[in-house]
Amino acid sequence: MRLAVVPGDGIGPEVVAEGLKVLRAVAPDVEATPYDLGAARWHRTGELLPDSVLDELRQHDAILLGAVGDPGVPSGILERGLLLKLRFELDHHVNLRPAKLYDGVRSPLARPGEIDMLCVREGTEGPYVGNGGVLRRDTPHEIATEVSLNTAFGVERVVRYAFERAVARPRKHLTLIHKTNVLTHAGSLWSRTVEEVSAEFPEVTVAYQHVDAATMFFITDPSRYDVIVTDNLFGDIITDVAAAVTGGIGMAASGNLDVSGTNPSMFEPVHGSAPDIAGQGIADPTATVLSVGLLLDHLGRPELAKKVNAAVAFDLSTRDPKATIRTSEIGDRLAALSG
Ligand SMILES: NC(=O)C1=CN([C@@H]2O[C@H](COP(=O)(O)OP(=O)(O)OC[C@H]3O[C@@H](n4cnc5c(N)ncnc54)[C@H](O)[C@@H]3O)[C@@H](O)[C@H]2O)C=CC1
Ligand SMILES: CC(C)CC(=O)C(=O)O
Ligand SMILES: [Mg+2]
Repeated sequence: MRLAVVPGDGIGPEVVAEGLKVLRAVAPDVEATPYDLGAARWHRTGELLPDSVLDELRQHDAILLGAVGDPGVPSGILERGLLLKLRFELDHHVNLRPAKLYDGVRSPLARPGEIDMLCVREGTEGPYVGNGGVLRRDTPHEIATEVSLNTAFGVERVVRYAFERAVARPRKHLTLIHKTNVLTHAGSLWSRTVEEVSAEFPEVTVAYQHVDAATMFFITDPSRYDVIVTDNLFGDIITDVAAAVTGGIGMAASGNLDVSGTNPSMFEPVHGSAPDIAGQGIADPTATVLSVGLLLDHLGRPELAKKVNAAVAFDLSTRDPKATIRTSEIGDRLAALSG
């Protein structure tokens, strides 16, 4: 397995080191090539993601990424110029984000077993495409736009993927989350697409919720969700809420998938570079390890993914919730349990 590794910034390198530890324990054949991308390279050279590096990344089976973002770099430079560029250039149109409450993990309201959802977030469109601009900058009459792009092609492929995932799960239930009562143009495209594709999946029951109500139900009644399909911005926001009710952002995994298989898919924790705790060795690497599980599943090695997920489930069921997290200790434990 040829793996490109982009540790990135802040806690990224800390959690990626543990993810690799676990990956090597279950898949000794992994050939990992590190790529120095992120704040340090930008400071040194002004580069974010040179074309030559992008070409090299394309030659791998998958990418494991930590996080990007640094307080010493203006906001958006790394996020847009590196992370979103990777997702867009590699056509990562499905951003897959499971959220499950494991035994032994404390949630503000729910009990273990009550939350097991899979968020299918669109990854290459919506308000993240950079379609906008600024007029009359730095005047009292400044105007800033950030236009959401939604194409029939892009919406259809992510909705179809969500139905395929839903039909393969026991509950076979899909919820579209949007804001169709206000964002009527994009909302209509999403609603019509869900309705059209649903005809091919008669076993799947379909629900709809406005995103504001959905954030409330994530807290008060998360068990109602099975598979969720939503746009890029709503998916970004609701998956942080889902993380909070399933034990915290340090446990939330994700995969950025090019479902067609043309480009390598990229796996990363949902969280960012967490500058407030970087360098202290206290970041929870569980999200990265679970992302390694998604990576193995995606590369057709489900038996190895099961080992990783079982190790995490066991570790979480036996963790002392009051003990301070030590990043490398958790990685050591998960590697030993997986191998
Ligand atoms: N995929 C990516 O690379 C992402 C990058 N970012 C970037 O990261 C930087 C920080 O963003 P924030 O909004 O603060 O989000 P964040 O996810 O980095 O941190 C939010 C809070 O969660 C905590 N946290 C995050 N990961 C944790 C872990 N593994 N273990 C324990 N605690 C953890 C942090 O300490 C912080 O208090 C920004 O530059 C942002 O743009 C944010 C989200 C995703
Ligand atoms: C920094 C953003 C571009 C990414 C993000 O917050 C996410 O994908 O969850
Ligand atoms: Mg986010």
